[in-house]
Amino acid sequence: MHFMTALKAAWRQRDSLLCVGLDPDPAKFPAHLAGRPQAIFEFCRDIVDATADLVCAFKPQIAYFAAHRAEDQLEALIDHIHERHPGTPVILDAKRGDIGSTAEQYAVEAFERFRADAITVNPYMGRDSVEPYLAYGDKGVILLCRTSNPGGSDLQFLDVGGEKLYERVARLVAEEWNASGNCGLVVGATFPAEIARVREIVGEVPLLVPGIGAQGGDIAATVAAGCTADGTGLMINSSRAILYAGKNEDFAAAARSVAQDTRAAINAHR
Ligand SMILES: O=c1ccn([C@@H]2O[C@H](COP(=O)(O)O)[C@@H](O)[C@H]2O)c(=O)[nH]1
Repeated sequence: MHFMTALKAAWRQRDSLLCVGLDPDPAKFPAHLAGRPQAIFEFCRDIVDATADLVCAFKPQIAYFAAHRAEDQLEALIDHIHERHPGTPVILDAKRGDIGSTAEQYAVEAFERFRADAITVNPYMGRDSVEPYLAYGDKGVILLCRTSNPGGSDLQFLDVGGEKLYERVARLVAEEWNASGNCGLVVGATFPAEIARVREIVGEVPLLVPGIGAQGGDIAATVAAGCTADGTGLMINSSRAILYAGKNEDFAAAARSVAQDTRAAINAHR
C-alpha cells in the first residue's frame, strides 16, 4: 500500500495524529528486562501492542538499535508491527544523506531489509542524493526541513537569496521532488511559527512533527499551525514521554495512558 494511503487511513480510523517514537534505551528499561538478550525487542513490542490503536504511525529511531548491535531486533519489531497491526505506517528515522550510489544501499536497507514504510532523509546533498528513495514511489520520503533542536537555526535560518534555507527546502520538496506524492517534511513542534510557514508553502504535504513531550513543544500551537483544512496533515511524534512514563512491570499500561492523554490533547485542538 502507498505510504500516504496508509497514513490517511490511520489518521481516520484511529482518529489520531499521534506518532509514537520508538527510541529504546536499555538504561531506562524496567528492572525485570535487565540482562534479557531480546530486551530491546520485548520493550518496544509491548509499547507497540499497548498503543497501536491510538497512533497514526510508529517511528523507530535506528541509532537506538544500532548502538546496541540490535538491528536484528529492529527487523523483528517492524515485522511484528506489520503482522499484528497491519496498516500502521512505520517511519524509519535514519536521517540518511549521501551520494546516489550509497543512498541506493540505504534505500534497500530501509525499505527491503527493515520493511519500513517511510524514511527520514537529510536533503542537504541535493536531489540526486534523494532520488534513490524517491524511486520507491509507494514509500514515504520525509525530508528534514526545520528541525526541533535549537542549533537547527544555525543553517536552516540562513538567508538563501531572499528566503530562509528551510523555506527553500520546503518549496523544493513541494514543487519538484514530490512528483509521486510520497514526500513529507520534518518540522519541529518547538517552532510553531515555522510550522505555519511551511504549511503555507507546501499545501497538504504531511509534516512529521517531533518536539512535544520531552522537548516541551506546545501541542495547541503545533496543531493550530500545522493541520490541514480537514484536521489532518500531521504526524506529531512523542518518544521519551510515552516510552518511559512507567518504570515498573506495568510500563506498557503507563505508556498507553500517556498516549491516550496526548492523543486527546491533540484532538482537542483540531
Ligand atoms: O528535528 C527533529 C528530528 C527528529 N527528532 C527525533 O524525534 C524523536 C524525539 O524524541 P522525544 O523523546 O519525543 O524528544 C527522537 O527520535 C529524535 O531523534 C527530533 O527530536 N527532532
